[in-house]
Amino acid sequence: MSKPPPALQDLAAPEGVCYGCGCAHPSGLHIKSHWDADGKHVVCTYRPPDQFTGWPGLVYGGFIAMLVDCHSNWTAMAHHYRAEGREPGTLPRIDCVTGQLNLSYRKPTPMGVELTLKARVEGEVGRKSRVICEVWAADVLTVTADSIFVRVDAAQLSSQAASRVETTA
Ligand SMILES: CCCCCCCC/C=C\CCCCCCCC(=O)SCCNC(=O)CCNC(=O)[C@H](O)C(C)(C)COP(=O)(O)OP(=O)(O)OC[C@H]1O[C@@H](n2cnc3c(N)ncnc32)[C@H](O)[C@@H]1OP(=O)(O)O
Repeated sequence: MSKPPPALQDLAAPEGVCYGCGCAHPSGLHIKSHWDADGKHVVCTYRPPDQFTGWPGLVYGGFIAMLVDCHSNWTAMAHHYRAEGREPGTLPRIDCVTGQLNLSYRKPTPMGVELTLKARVEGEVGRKSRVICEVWAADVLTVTADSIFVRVDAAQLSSQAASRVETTA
């Protein structure tokens, strides 16, 4: 079988340490996002491990929010690269953070099933992107999300956060 193409995370942030999507996190989820063949959506498949059960037999909702958060953020970043006519992995890097994460849990999401997340950018204003994400368990749409991601200078954001911690310590 042929090797799958590298994911957006592998291309654009192989050193990433995010718990959900960081390639270099030692024990994180390592989710992988790819442009779909239709060129309009970004997709991710993931089978939640047993410890992320919520209600018996069902996936813990907060865990689904983690998957949606990272995958939607990568959808926003992929969209920015494309809008600039650049491949993910080219410099300068593009980084976004979550501004708002809004999930609607429409049907129970069963454990023991591979989930498919399918996301797209629905609108962009300045640095803000609205990302719509669907979570499918086989052919059942269990969760929809309508969230906002804001483009940032990641180095500046990290140093601001660090200086706030120092001044409040
Ligand atoms: C050291 C270098 C780095 C190394 C990197 C290694 C590799 C890493 C690679 C890959 C990582 C991928 C990781 C994925 C992680 C998953 C996602 C997360 O967990 S992210 C964490 C949770 N989110 C936050 O902590 C944001 C906290 N918020 C903020 O810091 C600020 O509010 C921020 C940056 C979002 C905006 O602040 P402003 O000062 O830059 O800009 P302003 O002027 O306030 O906003 C710009 C526009 O955005 C709107 N906006 C701001 N915040 C909003 C919000 N919460 N909701 C909606 N709109 C918002 C504003 O209204 C404004 O819009 P108008 O231009 O007026 O139309």
